[in-house]
Amino acid sequence: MATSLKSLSDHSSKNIRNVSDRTFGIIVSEWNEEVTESLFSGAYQTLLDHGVKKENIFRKNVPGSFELSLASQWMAQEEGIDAVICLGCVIQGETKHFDFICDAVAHGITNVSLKYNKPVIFGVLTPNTQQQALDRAGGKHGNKGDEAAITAIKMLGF
Ligand SMILES: Nc1c(NC[C@H](O)[C@H](O)[C@H](O)CO)[nH]c(=O)[nH]c1=O
Ligand SMILES: CC(=O)[C@@H](O)COP(=O)(O)O
Repeated sequence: MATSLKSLSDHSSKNIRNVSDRTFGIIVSEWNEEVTESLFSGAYQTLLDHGVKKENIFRKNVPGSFELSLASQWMAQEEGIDAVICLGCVIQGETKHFDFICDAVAHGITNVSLKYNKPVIFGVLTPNTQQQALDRAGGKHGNKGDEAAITAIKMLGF
């Protein structure tokens, strides 16, 4: 479903279990930080709103979204981490670089989740424009950080 038809911040309460004793890693890409900081704020507050303790949320930064895969592996291998949320924003430029990054990070994050048998959430925006990104990072289409946090919580209730 196109995001324009559904707010990223709307979600059902299905499969939301008590996560007050669970731990979450959040990895934030520094590229397009105006957007990614909004994604982090959304994810962080959503976790708190669902009972996650501040001391059980561990944040790490990476230079760009391409580095999310390796960083998520470093986090997922930690026994004390139950789920990893990856946040980034890759904006289409003039070349095919966008395609390579998006493809690499989508596959990379998926591989980490399967390797470590843990939720590793793809909270990466892949817009054509800065405005599309802002619309999905606390704007008119909600916040993908909210969506990523809810997804992590729901997967832990699987
Ligand atoms: N153009 C964007 C990038 N580019 C940087 C890469 O993610 C990576 O850090 C670099 O290729 C070195 O490995 N990253 C984003 O997250 N968003 C962009 O729009
Ligand atoms: C997604 C990117 O790396 C992009 O911002 C780079 O821009 P360009 O494709 O114009 O070099």
